[in-house]
Amino acid sequence: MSPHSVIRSARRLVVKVGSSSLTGVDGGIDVARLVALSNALARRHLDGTQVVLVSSGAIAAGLHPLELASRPHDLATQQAAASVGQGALLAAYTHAFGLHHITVGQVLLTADDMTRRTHYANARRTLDRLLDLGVLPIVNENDTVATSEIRFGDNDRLAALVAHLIDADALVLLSDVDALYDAPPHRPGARRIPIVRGPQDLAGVEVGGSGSKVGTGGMATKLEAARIATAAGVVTVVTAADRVLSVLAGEDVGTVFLPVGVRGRSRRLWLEHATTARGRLIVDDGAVAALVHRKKSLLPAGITSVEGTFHDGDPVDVCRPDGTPLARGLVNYSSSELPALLGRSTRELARDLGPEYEREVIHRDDLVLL
Ligand SMILES: Nc1ncnc2c1ncn2[C@@H]1O[C@H](COP(=O)(O)OP(=O)(O)O)[C@@H](O)[C@H]1O
Ligand SMILES: N[C@@H](CCC(=O)OP(=O)(O)O)C(=O)O
Repeated sequence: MSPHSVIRSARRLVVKVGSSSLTGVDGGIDVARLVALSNALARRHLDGTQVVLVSSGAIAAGLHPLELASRPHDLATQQAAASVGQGALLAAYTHAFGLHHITVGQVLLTADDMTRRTHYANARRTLDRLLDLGVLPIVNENDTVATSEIRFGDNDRLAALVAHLIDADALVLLSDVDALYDAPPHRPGARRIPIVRGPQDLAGVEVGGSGSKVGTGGMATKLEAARIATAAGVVTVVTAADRVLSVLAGEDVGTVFLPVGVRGRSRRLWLEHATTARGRLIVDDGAVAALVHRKKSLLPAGITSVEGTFHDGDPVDVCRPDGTPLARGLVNYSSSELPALLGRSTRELARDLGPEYEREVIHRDDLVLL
């Protein structure tokens, strides 16, 4: 099967559209482009494919009602614009898909939803249920509540994580550029890269930032998204929004990234890619060996120092004695509790402080080696 035909035959598909493909010259939402995209996705949905749309554009849609000339730089104004714009965006999609008698559902996610076990399971259940009910979910980052530390900021990575979360067959990233080029596309002589089989095909490729006033990540975040999705076994295509019909038909457009990993719904991939560590635990050589070679959980006895401020359940990096990160995991203690426990055995801690102190600092199931 050709890599593009995977898109044609996919039964579960995540399609992400960037702000730059939904906005007109004035920076506001271009309804004609939104409707054209919705028509293409509606056709596919009505053919029986489960489609999830990850749509940017909330901030762009909020510019005009708030009389802002361009995308604001400060987080509070971005959040205010997203608050106004997300409603308008969903209203436009509800209308556009409604013309095809398709019901849409809004799903707003934060980075925390990608890491905490209960949130992750909850997000997955909701998306599965929406799809079972024949709804077309429309996902965006929950911009109005995300703080700068826990923000995704771009929807490319979010789309890759959603593709992994729902075990999609393919991920399509729609932008204002028709493919990945070996240099920023406005550069004379820049050439389209039709297929990426692995990291070796990206050697020497030069990526720049966003070419539009409203987009955020440029090509770099799309490559990162492709890396996450393909590591989870999901075929990924980058192309322009106006090629959506061609890409869904399996035509050779854009850049296709072949899977390098196996399919599966492992939460650990999320841990690695979706989280920002809130602190660092420096461990001794014995703990390094236990984590790397014996696949053990991290216990207080092997930790030599604690850095940062974090709560029970937060992501932290586990670092070697020289400070280089070794693993990322969800910690079972806060940064105020941990220092008193360092270097002590769990048996001793349970005896002196109570049975709840027998728990590991990071359980193996909540740990991924970097
Ligand atoms: N090597 C490259 N190949 C293709 N596009 C590139 C490259 N380097 C930078 N870009 C820019 O990335 C832009 C797409 O990113 P962005 O504006 O963030 O889109 P979106 O809003 O769709 O996420 C393109 O318009 C292009 O100018
Ligand atoms: N959540 C933001 C998306 C951020 C953004 O601009 O992303 P993108 O256009 O995909 O680079 C919004 O809806 O405005």
